Amino acid sequence: MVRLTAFCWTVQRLAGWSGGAAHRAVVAAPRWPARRIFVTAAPSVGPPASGSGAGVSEPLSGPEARDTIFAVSSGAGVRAGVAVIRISGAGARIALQTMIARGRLDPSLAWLAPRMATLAKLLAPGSDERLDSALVLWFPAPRSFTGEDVAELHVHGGRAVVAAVLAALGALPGHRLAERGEFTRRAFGNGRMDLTEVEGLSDLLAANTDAQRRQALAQMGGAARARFDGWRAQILDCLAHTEAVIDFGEDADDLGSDVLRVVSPRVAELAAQMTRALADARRGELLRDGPRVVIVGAPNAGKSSLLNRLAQRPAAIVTPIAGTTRDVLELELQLGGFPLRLCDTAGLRPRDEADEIEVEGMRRARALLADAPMRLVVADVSAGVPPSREELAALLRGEEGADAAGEASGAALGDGDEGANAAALDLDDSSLLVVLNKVDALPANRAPLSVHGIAPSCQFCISCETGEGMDALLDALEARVRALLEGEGGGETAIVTRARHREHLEQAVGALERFARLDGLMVDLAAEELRIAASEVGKVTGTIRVEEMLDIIFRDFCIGK
Ligand SMILES: Nc1nc2c(ncn2[C@@H]2O[C@H](COP(=O)(O)OP(=O)(O)OP(=O)(O)O)[C@@H](O)[C@H]2O)c(=O)[nH]1
Ligand SMILES: [K+]
Ligand SMILES: [Mg+2]
Repeated sequence: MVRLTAFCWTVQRLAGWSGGAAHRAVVAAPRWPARRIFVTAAPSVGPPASGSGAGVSEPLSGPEARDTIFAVSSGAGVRAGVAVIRISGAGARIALQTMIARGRLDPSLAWLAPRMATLAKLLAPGSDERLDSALVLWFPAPRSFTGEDVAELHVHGGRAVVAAVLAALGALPGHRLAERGEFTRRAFGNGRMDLTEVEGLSDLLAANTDAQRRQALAQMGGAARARFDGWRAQILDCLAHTEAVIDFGEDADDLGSDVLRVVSPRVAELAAQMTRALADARRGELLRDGPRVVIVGAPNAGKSSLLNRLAQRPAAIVTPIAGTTRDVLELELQLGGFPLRLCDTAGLRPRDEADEIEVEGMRRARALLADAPMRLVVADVSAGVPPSREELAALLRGEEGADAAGEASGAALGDGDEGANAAALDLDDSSLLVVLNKVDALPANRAPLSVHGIAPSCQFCISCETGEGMDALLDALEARVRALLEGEGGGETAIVTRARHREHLEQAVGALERFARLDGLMVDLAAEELRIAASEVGKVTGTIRVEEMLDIIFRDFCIGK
C-alpha cells in the first residue's frame, strides 16, 4: 500500500513535470466530483487546455464528471511480465491516435478492430520516442466495461515502462489518473452495472476462498439484482393500481376497498418473499467476512497452541505462564474452501486471580464469545481428569455472570449482553465444540476421556504438541462452518450479502406490513407505504441513489478498477 501510494506520486509528479501547468492541475487534482469537462474531439494533441477554449467550464458533479481517466489495472506498483493500462472516456481515442504509430498515420483507427488484440508501437506524444511495443485493445462505447470508449494497453510490466506510458497519458489534455473505483463508478453511472453487481465485483476482487468467489460471481452476474429489481417492479405495479384509485376523487372510497382487496394479497406475498430472504441466518454476510471462530478456555489450556496448530505457524505467543495472551488475536484462515476468522483470547479465570490487564483481556474474550457463530472451548486434560459439564458452564458464564454487563468497563458490550451470555452458556449448541487438549501427556493405554453430559460429536481429544486428534477436530469444524455458510439451501447463494441490503429490505418489509394493516379508506397512506417500500428496495440496487453510500462502496475498490 505504501509502495503503491509512493509509486503513484512519482507518476503524478512525472506527468505534471512533463506537461504544462494545465496538465499538472488535471493530473494532480485530488478529487473528482468538482471536475470540468474537456472537449477532446480534436484528433491531434494540440496546445493544452488553458481554462478556456478546449475546456467547457461548467462544473459537473458525480459520475457525470467526464475527464478521460487512466490507471494501471493489473495491480499498480507490482513488477510483472505484463501491465494492463486502462483508459476510459472520450479521450481514449485521442490517446490511441497520438501514442500509437499507426494511429498517427490513420487517425480513423480503422485498422484497430474492436475487442481484438493488435500489436502496436507506443510513442511518446509529440515525439517519435518509442516507449514500448504493446498489445492494444479497443472497446468503443457503449460496449465496454464503463460504457465509455475504453482502450487497454498491455505493456511490458517494468516500472520504467509503466511510468513512461502513464506520464505520456497524463500529458494529454483532459486525461488524468483514475481514482479508486472510478472505472466501476462510471460503469454504474452509465447503467452497465447496478450497485449489487458493483458490490459483487468488489467482493470478487477481495475473495480469498472458493465459497467467497462463488457468491461474489453470482452477485456480480446479477443474481441479487434480478431479485431486487423483480420485487421493485411488483411494488411499483401495486402502487400504480393504488394511485389510480386516488385519481377517482369522490368515488375513491368504494374503489379503494376493491383495489386494496386485489393488491393486498400481492403485497403480502412480496413481504413474505422478502422476509424469507432475510431469514437466512446472515450467511451471505458471514461468508463475505468469514465467520468468527473464538477459542476460549482457562489460562494455559493451550488456546494459543491450538491457534498456531490451525494456522500452521507460530502466530500467537505460547509460554507455560498462565495469562500469556491478553489481547484478542484474529487470523483469517480457509477451511475446505470456506473462510473463517480464528480468534485467540485471554484465559478465563476468577477476577481476583487476574491482574488488571488480564481482566480487560477476559472482558474482551467474553464479548467475542457472546456473538461468535462458532466457539472452541479448550480444556487441559493432562492430569487425566476431564472437566465436568458444570465446570465448563461456570467457565463460560464467568463468576460475574450478568452483572459484568452493567459495569463501566463493560459498556462496550452493549445492552444485549445478558442474553448473549446466556447463549454462550448453552453447551448443547452445535456451534460449541469442546476440545480436550494435551492428551499426549496421558499414558498410552489410557481410557478415552470425555465430558459427561455433552454429545460425543461435540467433543474432541487432541494434542497441540503431537497433532493427535486434529483431523477429527478439523472435519467437525469444517462441517459446521459449511452448514453455517451454506444454510439449508445446500449452496444456493444468498442475496443479502451486506448489512446495507438487510437494512433496506427490513425497511421495505416494514412498509409493506404497515400497508397490510390499512383499510380501503386510507388509499393515500397505502400508496405512501408502497412508495417507501419501492424506494428502499431501489436503494439496494442503486436505482435510488444515496451519494454518501456510493462514496463508501466505491472507496473499497483499488485504483484501476
Ligand atoms: N504436553 C502438552 N503441552 C501443551 C499442549 N498444548 C499446549 N501445551 C503447553 O501448555 C502451555 C500453555 O500453552 P498456551 O498455548 O500458551 O496456553 P494458553 O491457553 O494460550 O494460555 P494463556 O494465553 O496463558 O491463557 C505451554 O507451555 C504449551 O507448550 C499439548 O498438547 N501437550
Ligand atoms: K500460557
Ligand atoms: Mg494464550
